[in-house]
Amino acid sequence: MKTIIWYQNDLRVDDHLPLEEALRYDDPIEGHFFISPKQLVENRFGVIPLGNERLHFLKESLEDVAGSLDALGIPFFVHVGHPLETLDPNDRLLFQRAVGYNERRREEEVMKKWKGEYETFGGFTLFEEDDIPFEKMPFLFTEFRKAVEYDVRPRELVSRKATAATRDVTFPFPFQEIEKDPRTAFPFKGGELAAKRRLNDYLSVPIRTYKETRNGFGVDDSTKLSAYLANGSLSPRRVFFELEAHERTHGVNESTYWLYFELLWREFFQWVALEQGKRLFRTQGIRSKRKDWRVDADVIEKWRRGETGIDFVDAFMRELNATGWMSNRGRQIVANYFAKELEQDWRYGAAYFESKLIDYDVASNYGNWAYQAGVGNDSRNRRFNIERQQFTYDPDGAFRNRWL
Ligand SMILES: Cc1cc2nc3c(=O)[nH]c(=O)nc-3n(C[C@H](O)[C@H](O)[C@H](O)COP(=O)(O)OP(=O)(O)OC[C@H]3O[C@@H](n4cnc5c(N)ncnc54)[C@H](O)[C@@H]3O)c2cc1C
Repeated sequence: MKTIIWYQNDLRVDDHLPLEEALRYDDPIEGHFFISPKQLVENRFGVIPLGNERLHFLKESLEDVAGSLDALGIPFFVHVGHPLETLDPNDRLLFQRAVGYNERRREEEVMKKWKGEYETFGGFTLFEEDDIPFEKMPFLFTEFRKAVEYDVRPRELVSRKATAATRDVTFPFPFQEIEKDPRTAFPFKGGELAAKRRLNDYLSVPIRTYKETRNGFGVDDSTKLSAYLANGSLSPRRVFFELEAHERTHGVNESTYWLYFELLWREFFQWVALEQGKRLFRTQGIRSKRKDWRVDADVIEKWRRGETGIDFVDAFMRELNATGWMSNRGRQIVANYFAKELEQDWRYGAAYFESKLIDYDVASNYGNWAYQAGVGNDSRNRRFNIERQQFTYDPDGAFRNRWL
């Protein structure tokens, strides 16, 4: 019998409970990762979910974890298909649970048909289900935050060092190499090593002024940890405990608290997605708010290309198209514009982000999009004044000049 670690959004060896469990047995261990074929073909929103920038970042993340597993004598395989087509259901199966509705459904299919032992683990979220103090998730972030921020603590870390070696991973489909756009605000590689380096660098100096810079568009204006958290190259617990260690040495300030505050936004959307399941993707959202959304192919295409004629929106969209990255401020502005000004079905915008963002995360993306569209976890109907946004966040036009 073998022990199989089914890797999903947990591409690391540090703080990885399935790996630690696998190492307790004497049986040979293998790591497997599956890309669903649906991720590689155009969907009903006219996009390929796993777009090229995402694939590129994913490949780097896979090569990194493959190298670390290799050093432990564990072979790692990447497939396109369903796990049950490849894995032997008589083996022992260990995996970290995902959050997305489709991913959970795939897990349930596997568990139902599995004949051998299997065990599942947490680790994608900061807190564990048993530690969350609600029967029903609060509708508003503030209620969630107040109940957890000082009263719930992440479980302890299980530390393990990644190696510097990588191992080539070849995708069993044509894959186009890309060059990084020198203007990118995300100049980093994928993988656990790059993630740890970024975390250490950010916590060395930029963190001290995070609260003031976080709405900016430059490399160090925000942490850029989202892509590593999304692929699981970094565990949210690791970020939490490193931040706490930083605070012990250098002191707490508003900025260090604010990073925790933002991690709680991530956490909030994860638990909302887990609770809402399929409802997260409905046009009427989790609030069942009916609206006559439009679907104008031409309007949507112009927004995607960054050709709406609204400079600030166009600059952000061109940044996304060229790099697979956009700042949080940019995401809020272009999503709000898409839903509130263009009145297009918000799911077309969300699906476009899904195909492009290297940090795509199902709960954060669909949760934030629904929030901006007025069908998510927000009781107000916010409409951005783009001119005011431009004046506040890009007063000298430097960002627009970079991308237009
Ligand atoms: C329309 C829209 C779509 C989004 N799609 C995604 C997505 O697919 N994946 C994703 O990770 N984030 C998404 N976000 C949230 C946010 O924009 C990114 O997490 C953030 O810009 C990442 O940059 P950073 O790591 O430098 O963030 P920082 O400002 O450094 O924040 C630290 C961490 O906190 C978390 N965080 C911060 N803001 C949010 C937020 N609003 N929601 C959830 N988590 C947050 C992230 O994990 C982030 O890495 C989206 C936001 C909007 C408005």
